[in-house]
Amino acid sequence: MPQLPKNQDHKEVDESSLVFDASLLRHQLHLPKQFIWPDEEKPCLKNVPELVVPLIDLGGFLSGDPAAALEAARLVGEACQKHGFFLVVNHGIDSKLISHAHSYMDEFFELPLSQKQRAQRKTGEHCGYASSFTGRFTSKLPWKETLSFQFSAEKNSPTIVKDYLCNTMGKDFEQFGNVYQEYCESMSTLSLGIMELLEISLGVGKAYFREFFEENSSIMRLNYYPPCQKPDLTLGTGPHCDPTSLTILHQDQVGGLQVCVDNEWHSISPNFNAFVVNIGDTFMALSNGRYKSCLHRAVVNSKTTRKSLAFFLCPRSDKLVTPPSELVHDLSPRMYPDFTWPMLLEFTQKHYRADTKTLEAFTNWVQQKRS
Ligand SMILES: C=C1C[C@]23C[C@H]1CC[C@H]2[C@]1(C)CCC[C@@](C)(C(=O)O)[C@H]1[C@@H]3C(=O)O
Ligand SMILES: O=C(O)CCC(=O)C(=O)O
Ligand SMILES: [Fe+2]
Repeated sequence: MPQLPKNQDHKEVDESSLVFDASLLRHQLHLPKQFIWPDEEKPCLKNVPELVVPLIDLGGFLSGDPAAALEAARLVGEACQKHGFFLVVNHGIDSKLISHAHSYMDEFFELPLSQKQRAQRKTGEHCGYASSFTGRFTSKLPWKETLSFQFSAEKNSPTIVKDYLCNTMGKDFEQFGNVYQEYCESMSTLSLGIMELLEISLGVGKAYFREFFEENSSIMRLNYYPPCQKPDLTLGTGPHCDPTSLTILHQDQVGGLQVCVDNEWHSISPNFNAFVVNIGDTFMALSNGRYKSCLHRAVVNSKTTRKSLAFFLCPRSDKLVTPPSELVHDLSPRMYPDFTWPMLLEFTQKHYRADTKTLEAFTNWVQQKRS
């Protein structure tokens, strides 16, 4: 077994050893020590500058206007060179669907813990319900509950989201399942449109990225951040780059997403009509390092619950992550080894807590295994 990088808090401890019930946790005067982050990672909650991110209007592009496609691709490329985050509006997704997704999320996370635990994430798996990742990490616990499930764009899995939710949570989750099945389908369609813009901006032809993700096998994650009595001591989601390919995130009106640009944390203000989009590690490898996966985190507050819906685009499991020939030449040699997404996913679920150096640690791990 190759020597793993030091990522000491990623231990699969006995699942039953520690369970935090968020509904009780928020009333304790002191935070359990596992939730207190090291000083150098604690959030500063005052005067965080706002990140000026272009609102990219997809209306023209989605209706087939070539000039609008070029302009949108230019703005996407500019953002991806700078910090890897951009906002899209006029994305074509029904605001009622987004509102339904948010309200069903409230319903789920307000259930008693025992009911949520029907979907309890199992050791080493990425789907299911997790509360503060207890039983998974032993320190720097995130102040959040999550529900994650698989989406597949393959023709043979038309109801994978609805089936998972009904099978796990019971028949009364049929409507919940329908809403998220439709939400994920719209996320997948939007992702493919954004892949076209990334192709144009990188000068990659033959719909290379669009085809690569046509039959994607992606992850939908619901992030639920209860209010915290000491929000300056903990984090909702720790500093990390998404190991996935592209993230399309919808945040509620509370605010808390922060992006690290020029070594300083910047906030991304909520905008119900916009999706926040960012490049992940897998796309950074696909682009041979041309576009950067970006460091971000989520802070919590003492007043109100915050929610975010994150769709993580991932390629089908048999796709080899290797950059198109246009992006590999003498002046830009290969930066990362070929790999498949399941290899990187397993690395983050069983061996290494995704942080700011996941792809570097993964590259070393793969090269050790292959040597
Ligand atoms: C493949 C994934 C692992 C995580 C969920 C998706 C994409 C983002 C990853 C994550 C959010 C990065 C920060 C650490 C993490 C443990 C978390 O806080 O949730 C990561 C997710 C995970 O491993 O469950
Ligand atoms: O909740 C947020 O705003 C960010 C969450 C996030 O970065 C993630 O789930 O990967
Ligand atoms: Fe993230």
